[in-house]
Amino acid sequence: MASEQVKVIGAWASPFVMRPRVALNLKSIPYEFLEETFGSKSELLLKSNPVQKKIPVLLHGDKPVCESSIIVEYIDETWSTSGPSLLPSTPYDRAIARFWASYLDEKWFRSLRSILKAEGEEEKKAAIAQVEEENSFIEKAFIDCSKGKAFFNGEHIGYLDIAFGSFLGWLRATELLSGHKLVDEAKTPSLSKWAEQFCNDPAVKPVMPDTAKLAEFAKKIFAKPPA
Ligand SMILES: N[C@@H](CCC(=O)N[C@@H](CS)C(=O)NCC(=O)O)C(=O)O
Repeated sequence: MASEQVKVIGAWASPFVMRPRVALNLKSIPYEFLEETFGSKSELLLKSNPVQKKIPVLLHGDKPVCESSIIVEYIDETWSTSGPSLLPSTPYDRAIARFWASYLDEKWFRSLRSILKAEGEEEKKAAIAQVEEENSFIEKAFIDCSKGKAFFNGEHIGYLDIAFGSFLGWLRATELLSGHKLVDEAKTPSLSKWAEQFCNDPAVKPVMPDTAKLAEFAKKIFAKPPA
């Protein structure tokens, strides 16, 4: 079962798609990347994720697995003896990691996008302040989870590192477009160091989107239609 062919249906700019790719790289599992065309959905995607019709989808043999965080857990369980464990070893630490991953998806990423969608300087300032407040919670979570090590998961990149790290491309693109640093040495020193180490990891580097290219893409998708 673990030896069946692995494919990921996705797109280069999607932070959610980065998650299974980083997890597979960490476990040294070869996979084929099936790039969707922006603005359309392939037959294979519609057949593999007929309910949500969203990327990413992991195909393991002919079995689809959907939802990025669920895919990361599936990868960790299926290839439990390859590479580092992605989930923490205790039930409590796993619960905490899942809490923060859910907070990032449900709250933090929406706040980040509000900066790009803001109309006018006042709205933009408020959106930036919101993200900075949320970053201070995440900085504290990092200090608690990492227990003095380099990553949320300890010595190695794990589930929560992947959940947050996959948003770093969008964070940097938002910083570029807004002209405002959101994670840096002065505001969130631990996150700033963590982000650098995450991005330099060989499992991450090849799939981390280029900031300038992502900023151009973000401009296109957040462009307001002419009045
Ligand atoms: N909760 C999902 C979110 C996935 C998601 O929003 N994917 C976007 C691309 S970044 C998508 O497929 N959007 C197409 C659509 O909503 O129709 C996950 O974690 O996998």
